[in-house]
Amino acid sequence: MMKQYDDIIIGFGKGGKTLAAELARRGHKVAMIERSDKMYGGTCINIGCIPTKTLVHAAKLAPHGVSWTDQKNYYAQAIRQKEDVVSLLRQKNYDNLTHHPNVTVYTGTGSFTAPDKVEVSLSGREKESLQAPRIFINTGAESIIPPIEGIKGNPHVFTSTSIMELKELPEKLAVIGGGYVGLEFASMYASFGSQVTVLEGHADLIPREDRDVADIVKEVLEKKGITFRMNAKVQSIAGKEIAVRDAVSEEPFHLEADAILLATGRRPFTEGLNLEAAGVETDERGAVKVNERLQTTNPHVWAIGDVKGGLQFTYISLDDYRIIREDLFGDSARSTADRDPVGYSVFIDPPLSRIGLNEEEALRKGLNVKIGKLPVAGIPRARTLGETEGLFKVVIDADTNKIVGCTLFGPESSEVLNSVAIAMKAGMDYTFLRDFIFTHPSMSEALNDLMNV
Ligand SMILES: Cc1cc2nc3c(=O)[nH]c(=O)nc-3n(C[C@H](O)[C@H](O)[C@H](O)COP(=O)(O)OP(=O)(O)OC[C@H]3O[C@@H](n4cnc5c(N)ncnc54)[C@H](O)[C@@H]3O)c2cc1C
Ligand SMILES: NC(=O)c1ccc[n+]([C@@H]2O[C@H](COP(=O)([O-])OP(=O)(O)OC[C@H]3O[C@@H](n4cnc5c(N)ncnc54)[C@H](O)[C@@H]3O)[C@@H](O)[C@H]2O)c1
Repeated sequence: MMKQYDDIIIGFGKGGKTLAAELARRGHKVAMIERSDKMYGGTCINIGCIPTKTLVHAAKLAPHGVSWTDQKNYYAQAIRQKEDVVSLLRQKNYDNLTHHPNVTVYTGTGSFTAPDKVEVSLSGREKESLQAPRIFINTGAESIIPPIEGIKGNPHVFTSTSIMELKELPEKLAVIGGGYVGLEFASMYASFGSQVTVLEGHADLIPREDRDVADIVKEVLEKKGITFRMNAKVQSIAGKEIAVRDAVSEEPFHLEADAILLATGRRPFTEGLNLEAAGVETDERGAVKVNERLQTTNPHVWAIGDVKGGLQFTYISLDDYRIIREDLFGDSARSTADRDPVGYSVFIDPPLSRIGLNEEEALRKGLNVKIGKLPVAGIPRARTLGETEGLFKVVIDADTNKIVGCTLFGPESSEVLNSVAIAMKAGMDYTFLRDFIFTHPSMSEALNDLMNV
């Protein structure tokens, strides 16, 4: 029998679960469909931000100069702690929705059968048919598995999800891909005590950043013991052996690793959704096509988060929820068009955080720029923390006095960046931060000096 709802949400991601609670609070009858009982709360809680940042923190505190057995024991304990944090949050996320009388959580895979109908395949052969005038797709993204021979069935090859289940610290770790996931895991495992090699296919590390910043990041990570092989084209993997070719010199080389992490990107996940039945189109990258208010090509179906392509961050999924909330219940003033600039942090040690344009991008745009640079070693708080590596850099439009971009590589940069973001969003001149009264000693107070250009 067809079950009627006001709203169906497919996927328990950040935006979807927040929207479910909001709709339920407003008296809507909501169905939330999640395909896995290990994924209530979505990627961030279970296999993304929260477990990685729990491990990044534990890695920072890892003992050094101790035996390999002690390092392994410490790592195993960190994995257990991570599991505790994740299961607590997963349960909390589940309870938050199931405790609401207006929400029904279905644990099964959702698939469209018509523009307003979704079938849920529950465990076993059971199915439920649901119908609603509004449907929201929040199915996230999946790891891209590169077409390299020897990956399938190889117990030494991992994705970011499966490596966090690995209970034994790998002595040697090879990371294929030097993006967000690659660098965060490389930095974390190096801190736990693994010997890490990053194999990056591109000629430059973090190509989106200014070269002066990228060079310092590379130098700091190399000091941690990480080896970088750029232009690295992995040819095949056999057990622990990786056959690589240098794309420039054409030289082949081999590498042995106890664990091999695939960190070659994530793409929108729409498998099994049967989008055609709903008239929902995808683009050439497989992302669900949306307009500025996140409506798909079917105006009664919306897409939220990673599944719609673009920036893959939890806070983007959350902001997608705000756009939809305002569209359904507010003045529809919010849209994806007024979102920029959006900041980000890569949680290496120390973290790398950035918002807006970098120097190279600003120059390419023909802006007349003033550049402020501050070595982290010159910041009193960095001294008290004993973490003096890194560089802060700001790009100011000399004609308007506005901050057009800021890159912070140093301790607590993921926090400090938010102050810069607020100043930028509020349209303040750079002098606002130059003359702002910050607490002392704090990393934020370095913005006084950074902006003193
Ligand atoms: C290792 C890692 C670290 C990260 N670290 C950060 C970070 O520090 N900060 C940050 O902001 N972002 C980080 N991200 C990115 C962030 O996790 C994602 O951008 C965010 O979680 C995406 O959320 P979402 O709302 O799109 O959906 P998701 O949270 O991905 O939820 C989608 C859900 O849909 C379910 N689903 C899929 N198909 C179906 C179906 N047909 N039927 C039913 N259910 C289905 C999935 O099981 C999943 O639970 C990280 C990602 C990874 C992989
Ligand atoms: N701190 C955070 O906010 C955070 C942390 C982790 C992940 N994420 C999100 O997850 C997404 C996915 O991260 P990711 O690091 O997997 O993707 P990414 O796109 O950031 O990086 C992938 C890297 O792999 C390289 N690559 C691709 N194919 C390769 C191959 N065959 N051999 C060698 N190198 C290859 C690319 O050149 C690129 O540098 C990110 O876009 C990000 O939004 C965010």
